[in-house]
Amino acid sequence: MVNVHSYADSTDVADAVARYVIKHQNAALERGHKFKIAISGGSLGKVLNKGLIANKENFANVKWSNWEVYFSDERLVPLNHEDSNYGLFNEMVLKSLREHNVELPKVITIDESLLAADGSTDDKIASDYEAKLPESLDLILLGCGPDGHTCSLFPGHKLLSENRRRIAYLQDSPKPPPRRVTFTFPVLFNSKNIAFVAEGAGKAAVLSQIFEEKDSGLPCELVNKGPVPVTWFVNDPAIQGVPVTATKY
Ligand SMILES: O=C(O)[C@H](O)[C@@H](O)[C@H](O)[C@H](O)COP(=O)(O)O
Repeated sequence: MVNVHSYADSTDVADAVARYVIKHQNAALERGHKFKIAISGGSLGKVLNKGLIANKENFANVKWSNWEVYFSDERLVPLNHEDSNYGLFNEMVLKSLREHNVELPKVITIDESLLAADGSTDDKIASDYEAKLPESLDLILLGCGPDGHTCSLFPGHKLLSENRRRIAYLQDSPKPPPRRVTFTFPVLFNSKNIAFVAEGAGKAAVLSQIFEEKDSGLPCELVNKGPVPVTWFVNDPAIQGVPVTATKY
C-alpha cells in the first residue's frame, strides 16, 4: 500500500512527517519497546528539526529518550566529517536537543574506529553495523535522489539484488563519496513502515518515472512495490504532473 500526502508549504510537510513519526513512536511504545527508527541524509535532518523540534506541539509529544536511531546508509568518513549522515543528524537534531536539555535518544552509528583510509575494512564496518541492527525497525525514513536512488541503493547497482546481507558496503557509489554502507532490501522489507520525504520541482521527473504504470526498476519504485506500507510526504511542486492522487495526512 502506497499513500501520498502533499502540501504547498514545506512547514506543513514537516508537520505532517512529524505527526506521522509520533504516531509510530506511540504505537511502538504501546507494544512495550523502544521506538526503532532509521533515518537518511539529504534534507531529512532539516525536516525533522522543523517538524519535531521547532513545532512546539509536536515537540511536546516526542519521547526522545525512548528512541533508538539507526542510519539507512552512511558514508564511510569520520562521524564529524561534513559528509557523515550521523554528522548531519547531530547538527540538525541532537544539537538542538542538547540546547533544550532533553535526554537524548540512543544513536547507533558505524564504528568509526574501524575506518581505514584504503577501504580495506569496509566489509568489517558493514558486518559490525549489521550486528547492531534490530530484527525489525518500526519506521524507516527515506529520501529519494534525483536518479531514483534511496539509502545508498543506486539504479542498476548489484546491491539491488543483495538478499543475504542486511548491511552491505559499496566502494563505487555514483554519487560521492564513493565508499558507503547501506541497508539492503531485506532490511527495508522486514521493517514495519517506510516513509519517503521528497520536496521541490527537481523531484517531479523522477517521481513520474517511479509512479507511472510501467516498471522503471528504480530503487524507490522497488520500495513502493514491496510488502511494507509506504507513505510519501511531498510538496506540491514535487508531484506536479505526476500520476498520483495526493491527500492530506
Ligand atoms: O546519500 C546521499 O548521497 C544523499 O544523502 C541522498 O541519498 C539523499 O538522501 C537523496 O538524494 C535525497 O535528498 P534530499 O533529501 O535532499 O531530497
